[in-house]
Amino acid sequence: MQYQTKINYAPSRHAALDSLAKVDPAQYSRSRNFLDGAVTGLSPWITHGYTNVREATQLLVQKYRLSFEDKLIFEFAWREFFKHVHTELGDGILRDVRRPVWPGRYNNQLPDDIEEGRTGIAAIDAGIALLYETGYLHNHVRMWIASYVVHIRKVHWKVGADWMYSHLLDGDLASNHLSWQWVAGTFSHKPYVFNADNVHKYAPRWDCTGTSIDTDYESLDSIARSKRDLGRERNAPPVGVARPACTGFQMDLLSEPLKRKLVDLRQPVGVEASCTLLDQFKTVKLIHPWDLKACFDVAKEGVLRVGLIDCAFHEVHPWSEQRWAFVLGAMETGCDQVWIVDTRQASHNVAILARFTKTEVRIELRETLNPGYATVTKCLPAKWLREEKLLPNPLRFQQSFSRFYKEATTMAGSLEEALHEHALAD
Ligand SMILES: Cc1cc2nc3c(=O)[nH]c(=O)nc-3n(C[C@H](O)[C@H](O)[C@H](O)COP(=O)(O)OP(=O)(O)OC[C@H]3O[C@@H](n4cnc5c(N)ncnc54)[C@H](O)[C@@H]3O)c2cc1C
Repeated sequence: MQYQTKINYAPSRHAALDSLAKVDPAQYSRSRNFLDGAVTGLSPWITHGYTNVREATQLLVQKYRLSFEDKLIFEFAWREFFKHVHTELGDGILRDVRRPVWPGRYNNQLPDDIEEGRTGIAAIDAGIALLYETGYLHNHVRMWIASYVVHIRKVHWKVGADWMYSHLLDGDLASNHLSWQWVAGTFSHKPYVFNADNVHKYAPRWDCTGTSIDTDYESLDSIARSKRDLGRERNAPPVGVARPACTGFQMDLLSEPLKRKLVDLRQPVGVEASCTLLDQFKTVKLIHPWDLKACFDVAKEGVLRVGLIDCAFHEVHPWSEQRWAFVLGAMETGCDQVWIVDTRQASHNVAILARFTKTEVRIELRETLNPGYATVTKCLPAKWLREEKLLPNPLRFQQSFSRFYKEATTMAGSLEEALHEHALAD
């Protein structure tokens, strides 16, 4: 009874561009809300920078007439809106942006039946099974799961957001955690609730009649605003699916070829070895996990391409094995070395910085908001490269998507102008 045709998320730029070539914006806008609709499936590639929304739009306008009115451009802009909010609030996106919709304490642990996809609600259980199997979920399923977890089972949104993030191939702190907050009502004006009729309309194969969500919106809204935890369904299946392991960075995630490229900057010997080699190069291009397109650029003389892993980030935000393979696969193909750092090792990092500063080499790194990676200049004297965006970033903080979109599109003028003139305007 599954919906998704399994997309092969191969760690290659070719696969990303292949997927992009199949996108049909008109069909997308007609059907995107349906589980079997023509969604793009691009998010894992976009999140990890195999491509980005700017490049995707550039390629699409060569085939289709598109403008700011198009649904797909609108949805691309949601991603940029969440980044806009992340830039403004920083780690604040990981805490309630507004007051929760009821004043009590949400559960701080995910119940076993949710973790194992045996709640007895077909849309939730099938969604969780898909999440574990593929690392990808349709937007509607993400909304249903988040709403169920927070409002029907009274689990704190952050617990759910961390759990979903760790299993997604496209897990993105801004899009994921702020979407959970939007569903929870801490980043919107009301809780998002859904019922069995809504599932029937968009995913008719997942029958939820007779379950606790088979009721009207008014009742669901008042459940969301009360302390009621409805628990699992009475006739829920006893057995569900096993939750795949998620881990921080570990050496055994590396393939044999990658192990040979490894330089561990957490050790003084690693620092010395890399600095000695650097004399042969003009530029070091550091490639973090959200900039993987750079692994597939044509190699330039005098440029050393280095994959970068910060253990500090991954300890707080662990990933599934398939996500690690999706990221490390690109580094294996396109990097000459992989450097491991730990941005928490303050005094050691001062020493690394001092040693690298003595070399003549220019070190470049693409901007990122991911914690740890965002502070890597504390250990490496790197120059930031601007992140490629579709829309100019409004100068003032815009708290709602509609205001953000209005402001950014007014600044840009038209989609064409956004692509030509506002290339790196912010
Ligand atoms: C609870 C919840 C958690 C989410 N977590 C993530 C996440 O970790 N990473 C992530 O990239 N998206 C997340 N989203 C947003 C959205 O669900 C996914 O981007 C989308 O489903 C990805 O599938 P697609 O590429 O087929 O999307 P399409 O519908 O084909 O959209 C094309 C692209 O537009 C962007 N996009 C579309 N909708 C959104 C949206 N609502 N918010 C932000 N960007 C959007 C994405 O880059 C996407 O790849 C989340 C949404 C919810 C409700």
